[in-house]
Amino acid sequence: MPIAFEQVSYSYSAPAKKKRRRKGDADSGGFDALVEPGAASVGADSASPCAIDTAKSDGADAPKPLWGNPAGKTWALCNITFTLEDGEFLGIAGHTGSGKSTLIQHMNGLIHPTSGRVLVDGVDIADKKAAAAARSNVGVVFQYPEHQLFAATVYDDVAFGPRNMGLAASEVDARVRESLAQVALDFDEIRDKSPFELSGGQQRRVAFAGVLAMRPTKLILDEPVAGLDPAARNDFLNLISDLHESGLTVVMVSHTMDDLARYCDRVLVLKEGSLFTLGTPAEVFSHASELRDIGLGVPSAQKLANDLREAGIHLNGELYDTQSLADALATLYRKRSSASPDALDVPNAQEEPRTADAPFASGIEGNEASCPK
Ligand SMILES: Nc1ncnc2c1ncn2[C@@H]1O[C@H](COP(=O)(O)OP(=O)(O)OP(=O)(O)O)[C@@H](O)[C@H]1O
Repeated sequence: MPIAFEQVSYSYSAPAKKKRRRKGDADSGGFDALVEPGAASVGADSASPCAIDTAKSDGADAPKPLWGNPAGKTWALCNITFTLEDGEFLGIAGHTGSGKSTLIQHMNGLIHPTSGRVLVDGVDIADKKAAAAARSNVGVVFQYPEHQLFAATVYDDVAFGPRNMGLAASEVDARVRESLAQVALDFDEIRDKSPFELSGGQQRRVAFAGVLAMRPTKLILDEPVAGLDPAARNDFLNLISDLHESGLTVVMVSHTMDDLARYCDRVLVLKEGSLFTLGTPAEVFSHASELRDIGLGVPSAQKLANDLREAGIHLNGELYDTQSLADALATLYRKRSSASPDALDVPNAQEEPRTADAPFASGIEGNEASCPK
């Protein structure tokens, strides 16, 4: 059940407006392009909706670039095209306000594109029924999910979703037990406790369990370890990794590049609402300076590996963590010292020339932005 974004743009000041279903419309679910009538400039140039907003230029002739909020800068997302594949672990990075939370809210139809489409399994989730189906398959865990706990007991909180689905009490019970086990909480010990007498980390696990009890096939996590201490962070990341290993597709928004490098199959980077780049962690993090220009770092071992390459130490273009970097340097040391005992005194940049980097932030099909630069 892949989720495909097709030229998705979103404006908080011109949210999608549902249109009446027309007979005979198939995969669009019967909806027109989702454009608010008031957003004249959007409709005026639907092929490049983010380029220019003359209607919001306060009457002045000069058009304003469009991105973000507040007024006059309208687009939170601009022309996003990519596909979330089944079973992958996708990381989402970007500076503050780049559109990460807005992007993930499109994945289960919580919000709909102002223009463009989101297809789940080929079906446009602008359609109400398709969005409802997507919602039962795609579990979203927002930042600080423990703030949304509300029931008198842990059991009732986790059971809320399954009960809402109209499931039989025995099925609800089975799901509560299973999902509490998935987040490593002891059912008998915790079931009758108030969520509010638990530690912050336990509360977050309960909130996670409530989403897992819906048995989603995809788990979308918005900064899932924000605010946790180092031990709890680690536990949580391992939990998320285990859920992925068990078959769930995972999307994780994070500001921590080490976490993205360690866990993700691919990383999508947003810049001012546009897709800046999308690739494996090795591909993305080999471009430290471009990332630095948009306010992002790279994992610390990778930064050192990039610096060493710049200094003429030949390292493969792979992704390094501390251990693998140490291993690679040790191998290089052994190789060179056995060839010539003096070879390591001065690194020789000419000896093994650095291969040219692949072009960066280009060639992402459908994302060549007609967007503001
Ligand atoms: N409810 C809203 N109404 C109007 N504008 C909004 C709303 N929510 C977000 N925005 C604007 O949309 C843009 C993208 O916001 P979003 O929250 O998606 O960014 P983000 O990358 O998740 O940020 P952060 O890293 O700070 O969580 C920002 O300019 C933000 O100010």
